[in-house]
Amino acid sequence: MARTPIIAGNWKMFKTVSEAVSFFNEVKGGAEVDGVESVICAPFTNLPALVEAAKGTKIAIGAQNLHFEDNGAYTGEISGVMLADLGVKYVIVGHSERRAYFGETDEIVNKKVVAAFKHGLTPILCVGEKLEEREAGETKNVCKVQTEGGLKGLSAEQAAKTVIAYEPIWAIGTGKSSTAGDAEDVIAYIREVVASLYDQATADAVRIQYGGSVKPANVQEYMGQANIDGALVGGASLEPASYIALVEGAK
Ligand SMILES: O=C[C@H](O)COP(=O)(O)O
Repeated sequence: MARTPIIAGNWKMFKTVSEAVSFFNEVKGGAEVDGVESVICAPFTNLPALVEAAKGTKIAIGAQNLHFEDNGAYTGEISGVMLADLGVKYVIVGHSERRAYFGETDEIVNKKVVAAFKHGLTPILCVGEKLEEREAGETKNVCKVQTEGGLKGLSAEQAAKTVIAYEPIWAIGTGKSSTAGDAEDVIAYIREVVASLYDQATADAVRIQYGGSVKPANVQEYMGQANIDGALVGGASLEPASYIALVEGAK
């Protein structure tokens, strides 16, 4: 089944509003490639300006997190209601940095995935193993537990719409990317996990990205793999020319 490739830039905690808008103006046009979905996941403060700038373009805007409640006494948090109201389309959920630094468990991640769907946002659900887990031969098991945990309670239709990002933690921001073959092996396995939770049609529909030191020079290698449907990119998504090259490389 043909799945539309999806490149998502995760800016993490980078860029002021003026930097974000000037980036957007530089990538507009270039990062709009037929047959490739292009998503920029920016800090909350940039979202209103980016949603406005993205009107009439093929670039979607995403957030990097959301709270699972719609509203309440949660100082400093942002909910799915608020993101949907802005016109945000995607939201990254369960990034390894959120799991490591902000204590997000599979249960919390699952609540966030459910909240995203409740408000019409598409979650980009991140899974991936730590270096010690890889060395202990636990990679697939970790990904299975995180995938099952993240998708818990979703309908097959919701699961099919979820974007899963496989990001081995040891490859994030380190320049040490997984080989395309290793990434393909784990991603094919994650697809099998989805098939066993739902059915083959759902597994064939779900898009699974690779993330971890993806750059213009290696994106095509990943995209050449049968099960890899795109990339979640940190560092290399911050420069306009590099972001355009990533989207072009996903054709
Ligand atoms: O969300 C993106 C990943 O954490 C990858 O980051 P990176 O491309 O800087 O390695």
